[in-house]
Amino acid sequence: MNILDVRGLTIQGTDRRVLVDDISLTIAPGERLGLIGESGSGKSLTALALLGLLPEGMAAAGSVELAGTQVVGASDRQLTGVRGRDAAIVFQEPLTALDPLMRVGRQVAEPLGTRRRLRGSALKRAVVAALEQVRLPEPERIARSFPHEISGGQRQRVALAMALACDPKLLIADEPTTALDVSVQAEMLDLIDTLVRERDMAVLFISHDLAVVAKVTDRALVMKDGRAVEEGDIREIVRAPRAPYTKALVDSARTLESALDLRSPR
Ligand SMILES: Nc1ncnc2c1ncn2[C@@H]1O[C@H](COP(=O)(O)OP(=O)(O)OP(=O)(O)O)[C@@H](O)[C@H]1O
Repeated sequence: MNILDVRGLTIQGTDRRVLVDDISLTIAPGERLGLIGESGSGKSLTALALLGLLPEGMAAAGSVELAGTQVVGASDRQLTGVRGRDAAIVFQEPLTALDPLMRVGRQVAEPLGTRRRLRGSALKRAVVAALEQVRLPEPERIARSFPHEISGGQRQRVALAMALACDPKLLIADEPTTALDVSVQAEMLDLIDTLVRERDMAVLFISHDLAVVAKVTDRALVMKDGRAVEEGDIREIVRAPRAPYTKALVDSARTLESALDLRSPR
């Protein structure tokens, strides 16, 4: 059975404008799917709809089956059961997931305490282990810090630790490296790649950057103006894009790459 089975997902904004139009996709256990498209193409709304997290007033229609639960039209109680356990999300901006007024350790402890029913020193050890897992140095110090006292890259690692805390079957990563300094982007990408591989976790990886998607996924769906324009094996897409929009994406990634190649000898 697929972890995720999306059929005809359509999302309307508060003004009834169709923002995501008839998207279908599936993700099998352990599979990695990339969602590529320019800003405003509907990638983030698609991701939010998978967990029933659309902004107030927006409406989803169609079918989103996540580990057997129908998310479209689900009650809050059903959604609470699905979030974290079946799928967890990492956002572009780590502060979205973090409470600025709460120490990092308490925030990581929350999902661990609820899902794994840990308390006291066992919970403390689990928090430190979760922070170590995302390769954070000095996990005890980080646990005692407030989000603003650590770097952006460290905050994104904390957000990843929280997302992985309940061992979800699917990790949704929405532009997880875009807000980070270029110097830490590659490290974050490697970390996600390693952690999901170790856990055999399925991934929906969202990015406007074809090179990033090609690094971490097997298959990709290309979106433009809320619609799917192409889907297939990521290597095939890069080698022989079919849709004109995908071709333009591949060409611009190549131009950038050759510009960088020209620079590298210096
Ligand atoms: N909260 C909102 N209220 C109204 N319109 C929204 C809201 N969020 C997104 N939209 C609109 O929905 C469309 C799709 O947005 P979405 O954020 O899903 O795109 P995206 O591909 O993820 O782009 P980005 O990479 O910039 O986040 C856009 O036209 C956007 O303006």
